[in-house]
Amino acid sequence: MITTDRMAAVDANAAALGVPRKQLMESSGNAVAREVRALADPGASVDLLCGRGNNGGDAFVAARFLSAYDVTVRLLGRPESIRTEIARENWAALERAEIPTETVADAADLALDGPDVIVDAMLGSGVTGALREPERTAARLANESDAAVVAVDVPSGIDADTGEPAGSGSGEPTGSDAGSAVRVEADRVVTFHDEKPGLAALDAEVTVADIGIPAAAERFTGPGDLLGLARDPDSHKGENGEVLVIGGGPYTGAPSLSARSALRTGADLVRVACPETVAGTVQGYSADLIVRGLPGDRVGPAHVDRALELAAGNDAVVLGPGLGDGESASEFVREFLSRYDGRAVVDADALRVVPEVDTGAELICTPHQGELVEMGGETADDPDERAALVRSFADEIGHTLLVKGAVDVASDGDAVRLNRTGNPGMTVGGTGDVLAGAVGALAAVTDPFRAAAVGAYVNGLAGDAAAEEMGYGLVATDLPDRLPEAMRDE
Ligand SMILES: NC(=O)C1=CN([C@@H]2O[C@H](COP(=O)(O)OP(=O)(O)OC[C@H]3O[C@@H](n4cnc5c(N)ncnc54)[C@H](O)[C@@H]3O)[C@@H](O)[C@H]2O)[C@H](O)CC1
Ligand SMILES: [K+]
Repeated sequence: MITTDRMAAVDANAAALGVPRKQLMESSGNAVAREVRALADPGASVDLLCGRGNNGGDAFVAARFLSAYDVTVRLLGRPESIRTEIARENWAALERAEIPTETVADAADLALDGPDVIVDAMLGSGVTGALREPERTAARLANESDAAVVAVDVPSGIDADTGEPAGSGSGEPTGSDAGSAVRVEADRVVTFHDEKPGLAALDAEVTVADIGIPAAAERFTGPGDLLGLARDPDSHKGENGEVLVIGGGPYTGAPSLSARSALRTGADLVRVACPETVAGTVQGYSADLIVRGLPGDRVGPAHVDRALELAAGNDAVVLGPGLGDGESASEFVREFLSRYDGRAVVDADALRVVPEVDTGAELICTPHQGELVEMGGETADDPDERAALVRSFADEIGHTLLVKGAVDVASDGDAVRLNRTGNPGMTVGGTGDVLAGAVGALAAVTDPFRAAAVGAYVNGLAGDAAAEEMGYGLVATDLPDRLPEAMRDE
């Protein structure tokens, strides 16, 4: 089962692995043609109703695989309105191959001459809102015809994630008479790569076609995992996340690295709660940080109320960098987590307490393999075995785990995602603090599992960029300023 958002990410990851979208379109179109051949004998008439996006593009390809049939490709719009290069190229190939095509500018011009099969390739995952003209009239004509209707990817007008008519639920009028949202009632659906959540509810026969997307496109993080995280152009200060780092004491660099990394990953405001004896040093690292001193030279149980008060004003907490492993720090972590119910990244010395604390918080624990074992988890050399062990331990503790290594493993106890970015130069001290800050900024704007996977991905990219310039002599402070480039999703 895959959602449309995740499908778009996997599609982009496939392209990054070297399987371009045009190749996927070719496979999709071929799968649609196979379905038509299973439905109708050679010589049957096939009308392909095509939209201006890649859903239509799939049918332009399918028409090429149906040379034994009497096909007519009907584009609902002008050829120059075809949205993507790969669809335009496939349309041009039809015209050069003299495969019968027709362009329909106005719904009134659309007349189906009783085809045996209709291929519904008007809209797929790109539908937004209730069907507009000419798709609306075309859908009605398809539903009124006696033809067998084969929908490409998802029946036009249906939201693939919900199975509901697109646009319903948004409160907008869905049809001339209320509630009569127009959508294609397909006999068959050929969907790509994996089942879509909304298709099971339809009374159509669904075929899931493998279109050659490698499993690695889902298993490993890639550029597609960044899609949709880009900043909303008209957002205001604070809407892109506010993060509180709780750390420092024996160390001052760690909380500063985490805080700077959170800012560079996109957080609008980052505060650092640290012992007041080191507050000046932490503030000295960067004017961009808002430092809140806690009395004394170590974070301890006496600071829990203040820390909870500060945490309440933030979207995510990063707990642990530079706290030290003293008893007072452990007492603080135990007490804080037992009362905190927000979202927190737990790293370094704070990790060992997690399995013994009953917390209402959503945690993202970022141990390396040694810390994982200290927490009670297990590790293995074989990547698949290691992934399975991380997944079951995440399920056992009820939190998201990001286990760092040459290949990082992220899991929320259900899904697992591996990250291959990064390099051995990143074994230098402090890169874990940078990672914790990046995950904290992401946890402020997306779900914990995605924050963990994407955090590992961009931290590794930043480390690779640093190694590009300075080899394995890179240091942790080289990473934060390379995170913005790593976060760009184009
Ligand atoms: N993701 C993959 O791995 C693959 C996907 N393929 C196919 O691509 C479509 C999605 O294509 P996309 O271009 O994103 O959008 P659509 O073609 O579905 O539709 C966009 C198109 O439709 C117009 N439009 C949007 N909403 C409406 C509406 N309510 N009424 C009328 N018109 C509407 C919009 O203006 C655009 O022109 C996916 O479903 C697959 O079929 C790949 O080819 C295979 C791999
Ligand atoms: K469709």
